Amino acid sequence: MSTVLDLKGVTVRRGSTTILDSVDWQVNEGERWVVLGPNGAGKTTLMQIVSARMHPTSGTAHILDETLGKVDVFELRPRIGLSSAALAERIPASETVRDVVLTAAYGVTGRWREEYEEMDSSRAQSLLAAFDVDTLADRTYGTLSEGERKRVQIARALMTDPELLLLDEPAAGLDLGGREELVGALSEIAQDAASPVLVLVTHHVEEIPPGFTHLLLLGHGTIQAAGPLEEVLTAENLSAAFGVELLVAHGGGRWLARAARGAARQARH
Ligand SMILES: Nc1ncnc2c1ncn2[C@@H]1O[C@H](COP(=O)(O)OP(=O)(O)OP(=O)(O)O)[C@@H](O)[C@H]1O
Repeated sequence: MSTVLDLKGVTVRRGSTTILDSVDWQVNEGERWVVLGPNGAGKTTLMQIVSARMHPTSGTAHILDETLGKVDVFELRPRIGLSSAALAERIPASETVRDVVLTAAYGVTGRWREEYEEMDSSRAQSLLAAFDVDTLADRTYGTLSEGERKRVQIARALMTDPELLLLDEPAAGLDLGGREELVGALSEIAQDAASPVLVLVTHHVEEIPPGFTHLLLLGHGTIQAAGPLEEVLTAENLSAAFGVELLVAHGGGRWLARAARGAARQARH
């Protein structure tokens, strides 16, 4: 099994703040990881490192058999699909949905005078269809609902046929229906053996799609626990990471978490 990500002692400091502290993390071919942790734990910073958009202050990051600091990041980045709030903000509201996906082939947002091949156009169209937004292809991005935008962003992240797909909080801001549709779509990707290695960042265990295999629990810049999902996603580990006593339930491939004290109060009534 080949290693897709291998982080050793990755530390990120800004001034006197240590954002990531000696993170060791290995991700192998075929795995589907969830990165879970509270606000400010360092999840987005970790995604910045593994998407080759930030260098660690110390430690080493091997990504797709390349080493950060020794590789031309402009050659490495197209091999990594990234969907994040920061990238989404750069998509022009006036861009057509089709072009939002198509322009990823050149790593740009906003179509100018690039020439696209028929193969690119048909790939963009089939990705839009895979996320059930192909009927919106001629609409402008600014007119889409938040749920539709999220699905277009993920289609865009897949446009370059990446070897690694990073999804930073894809369900943030979605209503219940939108979240469930997205979880369903991500579950299909996770269960498709042809999909790239996946890393999904979230705050909520309810957003973990069936088919994800591993979990990294991050708290205050350090790894609290990492490994196979069912071994790591325990009430004890989750309570330690979020600093609140939590109960965890698992059924039908999905996860639930709630405060232990609230549950105890309910049980008394
Ligand atoms: N350039 C910076 N200078 C100083 N502190 C920073 C910088 N960038 C991030 N931080 C801090 O590092 C911590 C981790 O930030 P990060 O965005 O990685 O966390 P996160 O787990 O993604 O949080 P959230 O779940 O709220 O999105 C936060 O406390 C943040 O304020």
